[in-house]
Amino acid sequence: MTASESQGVERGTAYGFDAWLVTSPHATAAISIFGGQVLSYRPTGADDVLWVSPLAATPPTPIRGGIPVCWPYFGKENQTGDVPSHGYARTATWQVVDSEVLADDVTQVRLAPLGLERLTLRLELTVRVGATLEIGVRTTNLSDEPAVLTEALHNYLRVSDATDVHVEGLSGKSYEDKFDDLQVKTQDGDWRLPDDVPRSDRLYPDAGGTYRLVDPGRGRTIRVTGDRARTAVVWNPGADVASGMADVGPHWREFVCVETANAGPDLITVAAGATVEMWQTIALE
Ligand SMILES: O=P(O)(O)OC[C@H]1O[C@@H](O)[C@H](O)[C@@H](O)[C@@H]1O
Repeated sequence: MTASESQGVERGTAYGFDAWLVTSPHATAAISIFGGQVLSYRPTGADDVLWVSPLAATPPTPIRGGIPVCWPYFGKENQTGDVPSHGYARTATWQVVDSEVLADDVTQVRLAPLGLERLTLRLELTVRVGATLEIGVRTTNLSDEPAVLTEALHNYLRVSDATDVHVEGLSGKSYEDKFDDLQVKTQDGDWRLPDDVPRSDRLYPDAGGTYRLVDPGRGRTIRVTGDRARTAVVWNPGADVASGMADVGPHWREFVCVETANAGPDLITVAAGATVEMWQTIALE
């Protein structure tokens, strides 16, 4: 970065990880150099909206928390062979392309992963830190063939207790229940963790795009809005699954993921030479 480009961005650490620290008059944020994921977003006067596990492992294990970028595939969708879960972006080292201060004192940082030149898809991330947090995932297909893409912004939203919150905006939507052999079910009312077995791995195709995570314990609501993101995924592993995850363990109650994605049946076909974008906006209400 040149001096003028680095306005509002400096190197530091966040949750123990090397990061770019981003400031604006409205909020601070941190973006991890490993994974390029936003680790922290704090509107002025508020607690962090994002959660990073106190048990998060160190690189090359993906960081459990913040907003990992799942790209160029979600989970292991449409892949063959032994590929890493959620793609290559979240374990890449990233660089800042440029940064600038936009209107309304929003600080914008553009980033790209290093070492993924073997792919014919190119990825660029835009992070805008202001009264809201906006993240854009921009994919360009450099090949002369169409490419199929799945992707997600896999936010870990900090909550008082995952068993006490609910998510509005999904009622009546169909979902694939990944904890129940991908059975297709219908969301009956707001999303809540089930009482009997409190865990959720639900993929909602063709979802509405705006979701409200209502947290009475913290007295706050986190609004998540997807743009050009047809899918929603609501994930919390619950106690039993988390007990087998070294980087979650007893901390499973501290977050809920309300991911905006293009995944499951919502595949994106990127024409040869074309560019597509997906955005997520996070706001405190
Ligand atoms: O452990 P990972 O690879 O970070 O994935 C966490 C979860 O991410 C969610 O998005 C998936 O729907 C889950 O199936 C998965 O378990």
